Parts: sequence; C-alpha cells; structure tokens
Amino acid sequence: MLNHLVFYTIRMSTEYYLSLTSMQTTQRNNNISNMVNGKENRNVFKSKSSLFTPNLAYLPPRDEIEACEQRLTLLNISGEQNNRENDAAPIISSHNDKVHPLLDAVDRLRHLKIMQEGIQLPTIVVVGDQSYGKSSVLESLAGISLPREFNGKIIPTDESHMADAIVMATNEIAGKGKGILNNPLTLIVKKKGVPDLTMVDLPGITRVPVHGQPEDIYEQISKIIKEFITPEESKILNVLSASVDFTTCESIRMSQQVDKIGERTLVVVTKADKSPEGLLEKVIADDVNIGLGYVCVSNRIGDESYEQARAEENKFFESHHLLSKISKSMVGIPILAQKLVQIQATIIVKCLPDIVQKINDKISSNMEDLNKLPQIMTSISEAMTTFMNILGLAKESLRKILLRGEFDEYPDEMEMHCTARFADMLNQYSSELQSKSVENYSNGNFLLEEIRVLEETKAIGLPNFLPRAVFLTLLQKKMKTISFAPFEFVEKTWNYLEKVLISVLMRHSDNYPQLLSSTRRAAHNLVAKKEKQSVDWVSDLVEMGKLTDYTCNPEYALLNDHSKPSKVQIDELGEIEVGQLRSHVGVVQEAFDMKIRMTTYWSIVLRRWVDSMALNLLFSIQKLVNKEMEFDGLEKMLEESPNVAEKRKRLENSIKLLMGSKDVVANIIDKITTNVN
Ligand SMILES: Nc1nc2c(ncn2[C@@H]2O[C@H](COP(=O)(O)OP(=O)(O)OP(=O)(O)O)[C@@H](O)[C@H]2O)c(=O)[nH]1
Repeated sequence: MLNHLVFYTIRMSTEYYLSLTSMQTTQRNNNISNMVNGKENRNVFKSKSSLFTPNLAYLPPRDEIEACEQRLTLLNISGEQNNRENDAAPIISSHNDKVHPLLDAVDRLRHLKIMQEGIQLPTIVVVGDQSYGKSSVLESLAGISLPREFNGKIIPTDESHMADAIVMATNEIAGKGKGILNNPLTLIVKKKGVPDLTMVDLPGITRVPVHGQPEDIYEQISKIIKEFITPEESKILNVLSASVDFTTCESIRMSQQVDKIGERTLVVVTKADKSPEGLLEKVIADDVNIGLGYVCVSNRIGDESYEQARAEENKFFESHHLLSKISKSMVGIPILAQKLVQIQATIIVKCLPDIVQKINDKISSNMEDLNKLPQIMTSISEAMTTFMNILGLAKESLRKILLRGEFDEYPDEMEMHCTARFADMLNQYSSELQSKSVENYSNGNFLLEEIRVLEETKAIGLPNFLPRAVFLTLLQKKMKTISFAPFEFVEKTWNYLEKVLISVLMRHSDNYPQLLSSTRRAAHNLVAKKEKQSVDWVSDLVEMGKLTDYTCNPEYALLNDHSKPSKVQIDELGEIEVGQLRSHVGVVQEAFDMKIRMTTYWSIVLRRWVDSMALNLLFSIQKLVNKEMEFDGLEKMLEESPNVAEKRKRLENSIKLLMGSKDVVANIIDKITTNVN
C-alpha cells in the first residue's frame, strides 16, 4: 500500500520517449521539479494502465534521500520503444514546432535548477480537490496511464512497467519517513501526437487524513500548492468535477486567494459524461470568475483505450442533449490541449525578458559578493602582505578613534568615539575622587582627627613645631579612602579599550574568519599586559602619595608667602561646628594649621591623580597602537575557513548556473527574433 502523495512535473512532447526521474532538491525554493531530458536519459517504458493515486511523499532522513538520489539515477529503466503507443491518434494535430524550442528552453532552465536562484519559471500548475480527476486529465492529455492508489491497494494492469517505475521512484523518494516531502517526481512523456506541455501536478486537496497520513495533511498540501500557484509566472489549471457546486471547491478557494480576478486560472471540468445536468449553466454563470475559461471533458473510464476514450468524448459532446449545447470551443481534451499549449507559449514569451533581467541582476550581485570574498592565499609572502595590510588598516582606524578623535568610520557608534568616551570616564573618575574626599563636619568632628593625631604624636621638644609625621599619618588615612578609585578607573578604561581594540580588529579581519579567534586572543593578552603595567604604575602612584608629601604648586606655597593676601577661600570646608574645639585650646591652632595645609595639599593630590592618570592612559594607548600591536597569525592566513570556502563554491556554482541559463535564454530569444524578422 502506498501512503504517500507525490507530485509530478509532466513534460509531454511529440517524440516517443518516456522517461522517469526524480531528483532531491535541498533548498526550499528549489522545490519545483527537475527535468531530465538529455538524450542519455531518454529511456523507454512500456506503459500499461495501473491504478494508484499519486500521494504526498513522507520525508525520509537526509542520508536516505541522498542514497536514494543515486539509486534513482539508475532508475531510468531502458526498454524497447513502445510502438503501440506511437501509433495512437494525435490529440493535437497542429505541429508544435514553434512551441517546442520555447518549452525546451524553459525545461533546460528548470534542469539547470534556475529556480534555486529564486528565478521563477513560467509553469502550468494543476490543482484540484481529491478525486476530481486531475490524474485522469493528465492521462488523457499524455495518452498514458499514471499510477494511482485505489482503495488502498495497487491494482496491477498490463502497462505496469511504467507505473511500477513511478511507484518505485515514489518509494525511493518517500522512504518510510513521516514528514511530507516537498520534492517533485519528474515524468517526461515523449510520445507522438501528444501536446508539447510541461505541467506540475500537485497533490489532490484533502481535508481528512487517510492511510496513516499525518493529521495536518491538509495544511501540508495547502502549503505546497500555495507555493506553486503564488508566483505570477504560474498559470493555474483548476480541475473541477461536473458533479459539484464549483463555489464549494477548495482548489477554487485557494486559487482565488492568489489570483483574485482569475486571470491566471483555467478550469477543466471532468466527469461531464457522469453529471451533464446543469453543466452548461454552471460554465456560463461563471460564479467563480475564471479568466482563462472553461473546458469540459470526459476522461477515459475503466479499461478503454485512449483512442476509444477520445471517440466517446467526442460522441458525448456531439450528441448528448445537454452537453451538445455547450460551445465546441469549450469541450474535449483536444481543445484543452490546444488552450494549454497556447497559454504556455504566451507565458513563456511574456516571461523571457524578465528572466533575462533577473539572471543578469543575479549574476552581477553574485559577482560582487564573490569579489568581496578574500583571495585564496597560496604562499607565506602573500599571507604576510595581506596580514600586514589588515594590521596597518586596523592601526590607522585605532589612531583615528583613540588618538585623533576622528570617528568617520563609526559615525553612529557612540561607543567607538573613544576620545569623547575617555573624557567622560576621566570626568567621572575625577568627580568620584572629589566626592569620596568630602568630609562631613556636621556632627561636630571638625579638627578632632587632627587634634587626636597631634596629641598622640606629642613629644618632648620645641613648642609649635609641627612634626612631619603628623601630616603623613593624616595623609595616609585620607589616601586610604580613595586609593581604590584609580585601580577601578584603570580596570574600567582597559576593559573599554579591549572592546574597542577587538571590534576594530574584527572589522578589518572580517573576511578572514580563520584569524578571528587568534586575533581576539592576542588583543586580549595585549590589553591584559598593558593593564598590568597601568596597575603597577597606579600602585606606585598611590604608595608615593602615602609616603611622601611634596608640591611646588603655588596654591600651597601661598600658605607660607607673607606677601600674598592673608585671606583664602577654602570651599571644601563648608559650614563648620566649632563648639567642641573650645576644650582643646592648646592644640586647636596647630590642628587648624594642619587642616588648612592638608586641605590645600589634598586638592593638589586629587588633581595630580587625575592628570597623571590621563597622561599615563594616553601614553599607554600611543605605545600600544604604534609599537606593540604585533599579532601572530600568518600560518592561519593560508587556510581558508570552511565557511568562506563554502560561500565561494556556492557563488561560483550559482554564477556558472546563471551563465548557462543566460545562454539558453539568449539562444531562444535569438531564435524568436530571427523568426519574427
Ligand atoms: N466517469 C468519469 N469518471 C472520471 C472522469 N475523470 C475521472 N474519473 C474517475 O474519478 C476517479 C478519480 O479520478 P483521478 O484522476 O484519480 O482523480 P485525482 O484528482 O487525480 O485524484 P487525487 O490525485 O487522488 O486527488 C477515478 O475513478 C476516475 O476514473 C471522467 O471524466 N468521467
């Protein structure tokens, strides 16, 4: 029992070959059939009628699909020519010489898999609700029997070779997987007297899952149908049954969604023989808005031959009291064939210029992408040149943003406007130092610390002689309150610098993914080294500040300069509660003197910490950018990263495919132009 639905691309032509093939497509866009019609694939099947409904295939695991692809190439079973079929009366008598080259060109494009490139081909897509007679219509047009499933089992008939082959192919594609395989089976019917047509036969629309089909079978089928009927390049052959109200057909609802005014839709009404009542009225009323018109047909019933079926059909429409009233231009398989051939030729001619344009656009954009890819490097010297070039460019970018404040390369990325960000960070650091140093005297502790230290350092000696140890003790205590700040600042700025450095380096080595991780590591190590140097320097700065006191700053000097005004404004002290000092009369003067000196000196210390930090930072960055940025990555440059290699291959293949397609289209356009002239 077959549990799957496949859809076919059926190419019918006036030669007498019939071959079957199926190819796995890997990309979503590549889901329209692949056509194999090269001479080497033209194998002949003896086709006998059989019963089996084409169903949607379940998706097998990927490796199974690949293996299956290979097996399927062997599935073009060779055999003797089916001369009996050859003798059949032609469905369409006019010679297809004009259509044939056009169709060949489109088939060649299909075979080249141009749809993979997102370029749609003009296609006639056959849709219909389940059991409305889609397969029967295609059989009638092709004059062959398609396999179908009948009440869950295959009934072999005498044309079983072809049907078996299709069944085998379907099984091969479908495997035992559970998902729906959006992968067409291509059937090429080359037979005398059949119309030259390429059609995509989609699975019949069903709402109720049967034979273990997935619960969401309707959604899956609708999705595939939608994909095929949506492109403007597709014409929709909507198969309706004469026995139903057209307005209730699911396939009509779907085609109306993508083709509202019906300009791309043609209806074929089957089973006219079975339900002739009201058919004329229905097609005349055109309740479902069909722009390309209706053709009513009667397909082969049971075991009759195709010739008998055509004769029967003819008789019905000639003599039946109801059917004979329908215009002869709207009845019979030959009329349907004629209409389809005409529609097909029209859409191909209409679409060709667009296809040429799309091919050209795609080639240019692929070429552009290919040129953007890094060159493949074959020697150390080539790698060296490229590497030095990357480094040179990165250094120049860094000089611009870190040293010169030019951010034309990063106009909108504030984080990369480094000089401004450094200034922000330094201002913040400075304010933090200031705010951490503010002493609060509101609880009456003004001068108490100074007095306490003075009292503890008193010794036998000359009065009013301020010992230096007192000053240093107080200084050290004050230093402790802010000594973490420069370390935090150093950490913050180097973290920021690391981000900037890596971002610039990554940008310049973007095309060389093989360099990215080692470059990132090297940048991190370099920054870690520089940060350590800065931390050592900051430790010294802090220690120096604690152990020594010196300034030649004039602000401090003016404390001892009697020629300067005797009043100074000490903002830092603010409003002070002094009541408690009255009990320390002896040392207050000394303590106050100490306080004034410390406050003045302290503001100099803070300024020094900010200024020297700024200088150190800028100096470190200069050294880093100009002298220390040396990375090791040469050998890695010689290996092309798998991603780039894959992208290169994809682009090259795509360009090759498009160039081939361009030739095909150019040839056919040449032919058309020559014929017109
Ligand atoms: N009397 C009569 N029976 C027809 C005609 N067309 C199709 N049938 C019968 O209707 C049934 C369904 O036809 P199919 O061609 O299998 O229908 P289908 O739309 O391909 O079916 P799915 O692909 O399963 O959706 C078969 O038993 C056919 O013999 C017709 O014009 N007249």
